[in-house]
Amino acid sequence: MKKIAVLTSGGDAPGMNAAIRAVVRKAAYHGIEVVGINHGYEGFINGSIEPLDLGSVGGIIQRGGTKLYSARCLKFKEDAVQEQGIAKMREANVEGLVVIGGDGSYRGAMALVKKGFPVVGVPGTIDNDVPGTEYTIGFDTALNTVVESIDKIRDTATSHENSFIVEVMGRDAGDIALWAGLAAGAETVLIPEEEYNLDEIIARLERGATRSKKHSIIIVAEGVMAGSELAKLIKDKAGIETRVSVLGHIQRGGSPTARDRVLASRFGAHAVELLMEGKSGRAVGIRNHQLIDYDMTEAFEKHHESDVGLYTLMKELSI
Ligand SMILES: Nc1ncnc2c1ncn2[C@@H]1O[C@H](COP(=O)(O)OP(=O)(O)OP(=O)(O)O)[C@@H](O)[C@H]1O
Ligand SMILES: O=P(O)(O)OC[C@H]1O[C@](O)(CO)[C@@H](O)[C@@H]1O
Ligand SMILES: [Mg+2]
Repeated sequence: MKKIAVLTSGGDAPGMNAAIRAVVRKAAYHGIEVVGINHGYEGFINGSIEPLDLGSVGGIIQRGGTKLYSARCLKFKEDAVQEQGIAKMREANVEGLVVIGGDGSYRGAMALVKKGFPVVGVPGTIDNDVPGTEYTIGFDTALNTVVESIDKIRDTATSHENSFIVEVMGRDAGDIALWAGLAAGAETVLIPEEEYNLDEIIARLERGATRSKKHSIIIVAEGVMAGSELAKLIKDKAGIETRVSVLGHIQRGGSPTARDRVLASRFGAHAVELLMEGKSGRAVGIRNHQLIDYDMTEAFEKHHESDVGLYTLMKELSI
């Protein structure tokens, strides 16, 4: 393989730049040329590429977002559009592709693989919802942003003796909510993977108040419901007022943590190795601290599972 391409797709995630850098530097180390595709699959279709040399990925390892821009390109689901993109890449002598993104991006990647174009996937999403890998690039940074924010919210909650509902991202997965709940000592966490019980949430709030703990933090994953909806349910049933804080897109930004930078560097380099070995339709991941690769189809056909043990622990520690 003489020339490969790299793109970032779906929601951006801190550490994507570190992964791009690793792809470029690992390939250069082996004498392979790399081009960057701008705006995810949009750029793939239009042949919007730029050469990436050693220098062009200097000074980006610490930067959030993605140097290559990202996009949600709905028309990429169409066969003809995918074929148009493959033709553009072949015109530019691109022989393989590294896709950095989430489960949706992998669906697009697999469509290319089925049409004979070699692709390897690198999991990049704050949601940590890609089946087959224990961690995705960006999750650790987003988690730390959430924990820092909740620590700040707790200061004002304590001072005013308020109860807060904090709505966090994660799409259909509860990992951000669950890990943040444990790390920030939240009183209650609602995640899509576990049934919630409104009476229990209210009982916890009331129990706290009777033992003179007048503030409380409830974290709700966006996949369960909006924070404002939960506040209304609590108010309507028990007459208890809560403040709602929606953390929103700050969760996607910021300089990646060291852990995300290391993970991204390992993933990016491994993806290049796989392409060099002639592999395609593989996704890189990490399990039990070991770098792995597996059939990319698993990453969108299987269901992401949250850590049940962590959920139980969170409940035990927040009594
Ligand atoms: N079934 C599909 N076929 C072809 N392409 C797809 C398909 N599903 C998604 N894609 C492509 O992948 C892009 C990104 O998908 P999606 O918006 O689900 O984000 P993601 O990669 O899962 O990342 P995140 O969830 O972190 O935002 C889509 O905009 C589209 O271009
Ligand atoms: O910025 P957008 O396109 O509204 O996407 C928001 C979604 O993207 C993510 O930030 C990443 O997948 C989700 O947590 C969230 O649901
Ligand atoms: Mg996704």
